[in-house]
Amino acid sequence: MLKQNLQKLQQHPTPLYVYNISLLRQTLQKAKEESAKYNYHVHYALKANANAPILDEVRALGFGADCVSGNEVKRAIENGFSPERVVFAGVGKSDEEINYALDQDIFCFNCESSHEMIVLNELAEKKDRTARIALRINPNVNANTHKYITTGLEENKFGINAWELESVIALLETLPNLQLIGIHFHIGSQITDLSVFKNLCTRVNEFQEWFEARKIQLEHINVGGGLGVDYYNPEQQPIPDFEAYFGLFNQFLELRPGQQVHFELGRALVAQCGTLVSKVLYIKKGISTNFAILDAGMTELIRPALYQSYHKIENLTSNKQEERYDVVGPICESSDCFGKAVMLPETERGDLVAIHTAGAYGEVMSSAYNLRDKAAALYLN
Ligand SMILES: Cc1ncc(COP(=O)(O)O)c(C=O)c1O
Ligand SMILES: N[C@@H](CCCC[NH3+])C(=O)O
Repeated sequence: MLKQNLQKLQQHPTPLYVYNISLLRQTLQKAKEESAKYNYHVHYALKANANAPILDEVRALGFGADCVSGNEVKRAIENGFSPERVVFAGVGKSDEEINYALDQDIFCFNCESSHEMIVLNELAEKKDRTARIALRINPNVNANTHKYITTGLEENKFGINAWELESVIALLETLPNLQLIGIHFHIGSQITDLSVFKNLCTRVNEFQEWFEARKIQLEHINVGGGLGVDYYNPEQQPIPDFEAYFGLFNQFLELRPGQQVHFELGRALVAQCGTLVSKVLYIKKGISTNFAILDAGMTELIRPALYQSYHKIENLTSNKQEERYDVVGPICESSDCFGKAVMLPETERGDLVAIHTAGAYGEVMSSAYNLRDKAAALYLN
């Protein structure tokens, strides 16, 4: 796709985020199709990418929005998502953010602590409103992913631990402006081992029994997001296996009559449609490999520096014999490195390099460190 559009790319200043909208549509369509088999509700996690043209596609297919800040709630609503399809999680919701979401009458606050519940109740009372809530429970399930993106272990800051639930339920009885409608889980991100989700289902089933024993009815079960993508083979597997993913929940979740199941997918929906395109500025000799110094750095894509994550790198403009390069950016940090000992066709100043699978947690995590300009975005059909 990128090589076919080389002329167009060469007319644009770099670094440049390029989005393949037809791949995005196919991915969304497949997720929709597979989730619809079981009447599942999918909320797109805006944190992965909140660009308006991406949100337009997501909304057009009827997904809801999963938000983690007041500004994300605002972005979703301003983009046309119905407040009835907006959920709001996060361990540190500010009063301003809560008030905004209350005014919008969003579908559900995913509450992460008893303290937050007390504050939410107070703020809702002042507005003479009732806030619908789901308890975000920390199920203590290992997501087998990078430790920085694991969220469902007791040592993590997220959610309410199982041993707190009894007191949280007692507290809830004293908070008349909160209406408990469900439970929520999210155990981590970039999960490629599907058995992890089976373990999550087992835990959800146990929590369901716990609530049932206390005669508490739950209409909504939200199992979060986390489905991973193939960073190593973006071309061979551009669309994640949604059939297996949703099928697994259908097989292992034990639901009560009338219960609705919700998902919050981010990465799986948008990662593969985005590529960071950068120009080679300099080639410099190192002791064991040459450095290919790009005009993009960790300010445009922080994932390799932050999680030592792999992104496939491709030289779009050279067909020469392969050589080994450390592919680095211009930022004054040694961690500003996209890949070490990467085999690329002989690379020279002016070549265009693609850093693949950058549609999720790429542009949205960019920073202005070193007073960098923000990279532009190009949407290709
Ligand atoms: C509460 C919550 N929901 C959904 C997501 C989306 O995760 P992912 O992009 O891995 O699907 C996240 C991020 O990990 C999250 O924290
Ligand atoms: N930003 C992370 C994912 C974090 C997901 C949000 N809890 C990444 O790039 O992989």
